[in-house]
Amino acid sequence: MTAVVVPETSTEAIATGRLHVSQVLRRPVPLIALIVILLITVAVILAPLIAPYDPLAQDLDNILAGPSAAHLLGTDELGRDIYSRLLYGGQPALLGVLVASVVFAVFGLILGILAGYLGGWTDRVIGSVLDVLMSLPAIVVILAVLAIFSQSIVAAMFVLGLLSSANLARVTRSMCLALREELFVSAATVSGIGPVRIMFRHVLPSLIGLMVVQVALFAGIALAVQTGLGFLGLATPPPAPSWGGMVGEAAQTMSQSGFFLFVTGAVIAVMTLAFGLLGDGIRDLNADLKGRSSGASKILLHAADGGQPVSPEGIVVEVRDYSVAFSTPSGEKKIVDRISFEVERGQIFGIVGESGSGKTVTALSLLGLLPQNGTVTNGHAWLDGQDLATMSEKQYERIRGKEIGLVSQEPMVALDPLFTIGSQLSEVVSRIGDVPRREVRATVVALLESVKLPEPERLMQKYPHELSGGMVQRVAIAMALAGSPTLLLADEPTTALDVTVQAGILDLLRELRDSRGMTVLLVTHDLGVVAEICDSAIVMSQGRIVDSGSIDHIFYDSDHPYTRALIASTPTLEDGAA
Ligand SMILES: Nc1ncnc2c1ncn2[C@@H]1O[C@H](COP(=O)(O)OP(=O)(O)OP(=O)(O)O)[C@@H](O)[C@H]1O
Repeated sequence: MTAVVVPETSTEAIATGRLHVSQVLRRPVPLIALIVILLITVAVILAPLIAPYDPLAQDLDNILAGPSAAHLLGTDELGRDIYSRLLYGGQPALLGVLVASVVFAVFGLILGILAGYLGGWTDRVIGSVLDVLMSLPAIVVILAVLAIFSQSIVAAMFVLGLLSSANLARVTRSMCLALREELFVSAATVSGIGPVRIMFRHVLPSLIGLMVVQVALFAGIALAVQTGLGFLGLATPPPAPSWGGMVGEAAQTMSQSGFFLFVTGAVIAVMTLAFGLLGDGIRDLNADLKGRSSGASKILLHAADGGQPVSPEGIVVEVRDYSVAFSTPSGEKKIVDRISFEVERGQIFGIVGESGSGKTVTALSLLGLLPQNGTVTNGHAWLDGQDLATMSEKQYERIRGKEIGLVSQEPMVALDPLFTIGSQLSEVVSRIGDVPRREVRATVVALLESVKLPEPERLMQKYPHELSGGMVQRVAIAMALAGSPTLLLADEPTTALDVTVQAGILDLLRELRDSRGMTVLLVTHDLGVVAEICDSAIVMSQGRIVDSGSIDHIFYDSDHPYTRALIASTPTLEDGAA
């Protein structure tokens, strides 16, 4: 056997910010904001090279002049070139923002991680320090620092970063408390990995997304505070230029030249806005990524000898010697144990078994959606000849929704309560279905009609909570059909519904199979459902297949005691009548 490691933890992908170009282009605002920040920063750094004038050079014959070829942004009350002063004035401003942001990030993260991860007395001591930091009146402390350190903006911004880091530390601490409970952290501890390594290797990467957002938002605040101090004449003593100081000067001459105030205020406003939009945008991108890749599996595959599908024509899914295990604090737990089965194209194939038999884990692993601590430890699973067991997260992203659709037991979790049915389906249709913009609406209507929902146009205006359970499940099925998948994976699709609605959903699945030639893999604990709709099935118990075959075989020929017991425990109409 060959050991193949496919490293692909989604949290790391998020943390390290590995984004697809398409994801960035779909949300261009943070990218534009970043470009604006970089352009202004580079211009400010290059001030000695690109500024046309000495920022202190006066021309008293040419005061408060408007923009001209000689002075791009005009001149101030002493005839100094505003463009050159803005470039030089940005240096203390951006240096201050840099100092404040670095102090904010470093102290916030370190204090938060130590408190959240180590807990105990460390948490209590750090908690007290944070309480003190948060209770200090920031502006008074900053004024004192400016007085002591002869108006040093660096010292003032250091203190601002330190005092504000208490907020970041609190957020980081709460995240760490949650992360500490994650099984992958427990598993690392059980494997003998020390706390420092766990913090840097497992905890810190998960916090980077949060930190980038917080730092970007804080940078905007730091810039506003710094320009406020400059405006009050408390930082960067004149005549040296500073953005805040220039706003102060412009305000005094506002009645003679509104343009001077406009242009200095505009630069500060654009920069502050860009920091805010960058932070918000990264938060949205992060949320997108998490949503898309939550729970992606880390696959350690011991490939079986001769890893090639041997599927005869007409076999869509072939699973061979397939095992899944979870790492838990008490060691590795084998959940699926060397199962093998084949599903023919156009079949409705049941995976049935009692609770905890490993049905859902089997289904989720085929979708690459195992929990963090889950691993495919053996075997192969082919979908139309593609080996799912060796797929990277990127490859999975290409087939999820397009080649495999998922309908879950809890349809509500597939839908966002904040958006209408129409907007959610439209998003999925344009993203997965590759449908041109002008055809999206018609495609959504057609999808809703195909799952037998009446008045699709009206339904599109509604929110999930306005629909019944059966309707929500139909919407979830419509969503799963958006990419016209080859295989529809339905995990207990009727369990949460009442009996009459269940029958309707089963009829719908059968009709969809007939009309679309789709293959359905149905996970259920209910043999009644299997009898009603499936062509063949496997019966699972404790992670193994104990029986398999056509429905007739399972119900009439099987003499396996587990199958017989399952059949005996399935309620019948006669039972209900008794
Ligand atoms: N992240 C996990 N870590 C450890 N064990 C897990 C994890 N997820 C599931 N299990 C265990 O795997 C076993 C199989 O779970 P699975 O969800 O596949 O059962 P099931 O047959 O679908 O039953 P049910 O219908 O009750 O979900 C259970 O014993 C469950 O406790």
